Amino acid sequence: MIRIDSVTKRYPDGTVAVDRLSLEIPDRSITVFVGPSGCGKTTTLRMINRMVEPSEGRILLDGADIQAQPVNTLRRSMGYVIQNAGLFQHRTIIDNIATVPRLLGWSKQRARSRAAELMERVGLDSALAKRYPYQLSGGQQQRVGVARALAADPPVLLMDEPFSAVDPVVRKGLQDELLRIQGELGKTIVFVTHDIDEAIKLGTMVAVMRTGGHLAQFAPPAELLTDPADAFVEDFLGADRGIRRLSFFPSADLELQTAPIVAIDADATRLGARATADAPYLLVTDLDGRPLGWGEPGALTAGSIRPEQLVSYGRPFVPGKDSLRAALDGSVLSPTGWAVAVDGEGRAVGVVSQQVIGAAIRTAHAEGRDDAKVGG
Ligand SMILES: Nc1ncnc2c1ncn2[C@@H]1O[C@H](COP(=O)(O)OP(=O)(O)OP(=O)(O)O)[C@@H](O)[C@H]1O
Repeated sequence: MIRIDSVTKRYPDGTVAVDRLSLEIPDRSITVFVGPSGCGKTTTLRMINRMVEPSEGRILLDGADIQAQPVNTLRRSMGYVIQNAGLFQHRTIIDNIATVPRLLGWSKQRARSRAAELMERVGLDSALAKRYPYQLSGGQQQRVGVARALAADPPVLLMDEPFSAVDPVVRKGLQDELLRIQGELGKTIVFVTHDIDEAIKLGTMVAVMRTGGHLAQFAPPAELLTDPADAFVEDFLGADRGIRRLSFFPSADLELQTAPIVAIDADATRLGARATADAPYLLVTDLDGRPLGWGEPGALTAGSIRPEQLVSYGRPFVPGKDSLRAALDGSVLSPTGWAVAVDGEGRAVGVVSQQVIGAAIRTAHAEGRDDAKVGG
């Protein structure tokens, strides 16, 4: 665990970049520092590996003051990833990744075989090994940066806006990959970003900082969205706070109806009986059970069902995997107001109305408030 204990950084020109910051960064999880430009995020991160020395206060790693360790030993226990990856342009990808193991005295062969293993872990094709950084896309270069930081298997990973320079689609891929790697390797990751959505997606804990190097709030993302500490945090979280919070509630408990699901080869003359006042539409599936669209029983009664009689079913959700937000989104996108639930193979397993989703949201909010109280 990393403990930041009343740390202040005053640069020689008098700028106070970080002001009496205290917090504990839990082991084997992702802690995100987020805040507007110039609020002291990078300075905080760099104090953890002593690229910047605090003016006051202490930073403890597993209970020991980091000042007591030789800087090189400390940095070896901390991988460091920056925006634009910061790769060595004159070295191949494999040699970039092997840099730290080589510095540690590993043989060339062992360092390269470790590098090859890491390329696979971060999702880089082995065919890229012999290329130079300029021959890779921005997203690929970032993956190399992550692989390089992981090469010597440090327990801590410091990441400074690592995904800020890539487009939103690549960025989402990199974020998902980081979560997967974190799940597999259990590193202690300290991550700096100015993007609150990235912080909420990645963070186990999120430290919101404000200009002047002050800590505005330190909390798990769901708690930030529920209980912003003040107007600054609320404003920084931005719009749709309530909807975004639904991402933290599972959809597994939603009560699904199966009666309105019919296969396309069903006898259309008897479909009327399947619709109820409560569920006036029928979800028509193909012969494998995959949804095709909604139909009104009245419009489907003339012989067999034809696909052109159906309307879009929006975007389905997977109960247990997706959140209440996905279920609500599915119901909003569906012209009938009913969301379609599918299994991992995309087969319809049920449908659920907006009313039922609304009730689940109210219950989740009520329980969430109780949880927050129990948790202090
Ligand atoms: N070497 C330095 N000398 C003087 N002031 C500095 C120095 N480095 C940073 N600062 C100032 O300290 C404050 C915090 O900077 P820092 O880079 O930590 O912020 P940040 O939150 O990471 O910003 P950004 O998101 O823009 O990267 C800023 O006002 C910055 O101008």
